[in-house]
Amino acid sequence: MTTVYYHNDINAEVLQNKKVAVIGYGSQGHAHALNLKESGFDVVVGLRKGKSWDKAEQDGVEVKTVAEATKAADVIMVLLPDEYQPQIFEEHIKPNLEAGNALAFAHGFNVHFNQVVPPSDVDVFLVAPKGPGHLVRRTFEEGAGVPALIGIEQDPSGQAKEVALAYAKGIGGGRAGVLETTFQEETETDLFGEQAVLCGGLSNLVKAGFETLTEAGYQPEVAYFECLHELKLIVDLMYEGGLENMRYSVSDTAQWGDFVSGPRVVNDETKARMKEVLEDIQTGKFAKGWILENQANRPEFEAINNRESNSQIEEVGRELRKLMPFVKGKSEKEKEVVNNG
Ligand SMILES: NC(=O)C1=CN([C@@H]2O[C@H](COP(=O)(O)OP(=O)(O)OC[C@H]3O[C@@H](n4cnc5c(N)ncnc54)[C@H](OP(=O)(O)O)[C@@H]3O)[C@@H](O)[C@H]2O)C=CC1
Ligand SMILES: CC[C@](O)(C(C)=O)C(=O)O
Ligand SMILES: [Mg+2]
Ligand SMILES: [Mg+2]
Repeated sequence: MTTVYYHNDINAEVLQNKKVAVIGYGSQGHAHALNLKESGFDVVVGLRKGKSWDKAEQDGVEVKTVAEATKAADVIMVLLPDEYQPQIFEEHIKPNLEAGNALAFAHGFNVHFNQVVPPSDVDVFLVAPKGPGHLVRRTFEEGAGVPALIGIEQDPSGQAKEVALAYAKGIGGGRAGVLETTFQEETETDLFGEQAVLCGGLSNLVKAGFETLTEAGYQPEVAYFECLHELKLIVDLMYEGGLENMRYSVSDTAQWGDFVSGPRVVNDETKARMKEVLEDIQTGKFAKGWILENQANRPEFEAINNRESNSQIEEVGRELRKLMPFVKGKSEKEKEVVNNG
């Protein structure tokens, strides 16, 4: 079995006398900056003037421009959207890096696909939490953490791994486990996971189930509860004890249905499509398409996003959640709308 580093295995002293710049204050950025600060590290956030700048200041974090924060820091963690990183790196980060600095990422996309090419005299490492940023923050506040991967791309100082582990500990990763990987493995598995299973696979499975029921004449509200709302309750059981814990808790009728009907829906054909998805990631075809989509100002991204927001399952869900006080107000999107007026 691979080595898993936990909180008490990691000596974080190497970061004690260093300044960490967290560039970006979005989903991951706010979580890294606040968790590191509360773990006792010296943090500055790098931003442009605007929404995130105001939020970071309200949260009591030191904020500077990207260039100034880079210049002031020893470790620079880039938590900008992947698609904007190459340009901001060239214009504001690279000119302010010094030999001996460490440049860090939470996802290997730009380094692995050569969109960001760091100078050879800086350390380059990855601390990639295996979970959404808002949960990196929420679990930390609850005294827990989200597992994280570390990976080393360049190590002129000879200290990159020690610093990466200390950083991972600082954001709470050590409470759940830190594993070593490479930029290639993190990039390819992360893209595959989000496309085939966690985001793309799951949202399409949910929609297909909802549509199958509503097209057969069942009430949309019943279909929503069955195919979307209850998913969290089932996934919680898997999270806590694997598939066997979920199967222990559901009825034997559900478990038999899982065994005999599950493979009728997700089967060798699905796996063949998954292999195609993986191949497009490995060959760089997916990355090329995403880079071109951004260069064209994201026409397809915006069109699909609008269509999805207005779909029946989303409209039904919005109405139903209003009647569930324990769900209402939990969504990170809703909180952002409330906080920004
Ligand atoms: N989302 C997640 O949970 C995960 C993300 N990652 C990785 O983490 C990285 C960050 O992703 P994520 O947290 O989702 O990003 P977000 O989109 O949530 O955050 C973007 C942040 O970047 C700032 N920003 C955007 N453009 C500029 C600019 N030109 N100059 C200065 N600041 C700018 C935004 O500020 P403003 O308000 O001014 O726009 C905002 O604070 C990516 O590499 C991603 O792959 C890895 C694991 C999970
Ligand atoms: C699953 C999506 C993710 O990879 C993540 C939260 O880990 C992302 O890029 O946001
Ligand atoms: Mg991920
Ligand atoms: Mg990802």
